[in-house]
Amino acid sequence: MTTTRGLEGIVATQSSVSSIIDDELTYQGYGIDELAENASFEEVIYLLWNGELPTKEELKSFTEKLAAEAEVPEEIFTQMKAYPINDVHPMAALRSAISALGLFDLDAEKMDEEENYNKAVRLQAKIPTIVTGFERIRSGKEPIPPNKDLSFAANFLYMLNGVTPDDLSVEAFNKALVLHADHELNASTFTARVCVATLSDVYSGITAAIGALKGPLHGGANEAVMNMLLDINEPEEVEPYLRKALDNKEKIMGFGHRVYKNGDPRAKHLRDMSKQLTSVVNETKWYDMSIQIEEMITKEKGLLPNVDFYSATVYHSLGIKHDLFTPIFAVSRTSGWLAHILEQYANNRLIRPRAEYVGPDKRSYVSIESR
Ligand SMILES: CC(=O)SCCNC(=O)CCNC(=O)[C@H](O)C(C)(C)COP(=O)(O)OP(=O)(O)OC[C@H]1O[C@@H](n2cnc3c(N)ncnc32)[C@H](O)[C@@H]1OP(=O)(O)O
Ligand SMILES: O=C([O-])CC(=O)C(=O)O
Repeated sequence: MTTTRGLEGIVATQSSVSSIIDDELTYQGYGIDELAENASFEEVIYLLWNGELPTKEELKSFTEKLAAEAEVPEEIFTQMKAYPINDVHPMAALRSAISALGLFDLDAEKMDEEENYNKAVRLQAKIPTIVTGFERIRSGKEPIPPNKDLSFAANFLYMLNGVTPDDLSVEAFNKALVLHADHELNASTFTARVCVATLSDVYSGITAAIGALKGPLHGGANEAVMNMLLDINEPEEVEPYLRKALDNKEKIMGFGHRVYKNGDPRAKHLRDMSKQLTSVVNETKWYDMSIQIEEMITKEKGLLPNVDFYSATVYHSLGIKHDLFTPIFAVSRTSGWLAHILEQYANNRLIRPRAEYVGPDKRSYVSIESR
């Protein structure tokens, strides 16, 4: 038996949800650049789950279904109020809340195709209400009920801030959601597939995936990027800060990727958005420092920014608290996780690889008196 550390390069399943071929990312065959420029997040969810872009009528009925399911049982917020709300990370709160949401879905254990699709709609519709509700509650405010007349992106910002967002913020947020929606067999998606391949339920799959996304080597990197920028704080500190980190063999958050070695195709969109939005809020310092960091890390390490690097300053410029960056990634990626979960159920086989044993040779039990 031979081991490939971190399963690098191992093809573990077939999938038609998204592809990364020659550094190009597609969702169901549509290039990410075209989707980022043109598609609403609702269209992308529909595409990922149904394999085709919706017609006008299909989109209308799908959007109405999502809007109709956006409210969450009051018990979810009652429980949240009992969390040690100011001490928990929002990703930990989200993980618990999604698990709890499964308790209030009386069809959670029903496993047929239609039931699972309906659960996907319910989960996707409710996750923004949970993330924004958590933020409201920890700020001492009441959650704001969803507004059915707003788009998915606009409604998220509305439930977060309590005011109807401006067009530029909605456009930027929608684009960020589209760019994060799916990404082949990344760690959290693989986690979701492993979980449901035991024929466990959809809520278990999404709860497991949230746990995997939380780590700083995966989705947690966007918050870590902002923390790094805040630590550095001044453009003249970029060089000494990075020099010290590299000398200490620390990872620079937001750089490198397991699959892309010539750059992440999503990063350029987020870089452009970061430039525009930091300028709108008069905080170009963060964008300028990000460019400095990119130049130095590329020169010194040959590493390029991934999706998490510029999304940090995009979300910061939208006035979003830094520890909500990863939950927002989860709001978007839930669409991809659900697409993979539905695909896994449709052609399931238990996922159970082997481990190469490197422990002690076989030996005999020694009684406790003789040890
Ligand atoms: C949405 C996402 O999940 S995108 C990824 C988000 N994560 C991050 O941004 C965290 C920082 N980046 C990393 O830790 C890595 O690049 C990962 C986790 C993304 C990919 O990891 P792997 O494919 O396992 O690469 P691995 O960690 O083995 O790195 C290979 C080499 O490049 C170096 N390297 C990789 N990324 C970085 C980085 N960000 N900063 C410094 N060095 C790095 C490693 O130290 C290693 O060097 P070595 O061979 O001298 O030991
Ligand atoms: O694919 C990966 O390994 C990580 C990533 O970029 C993502 O999940 O968007």
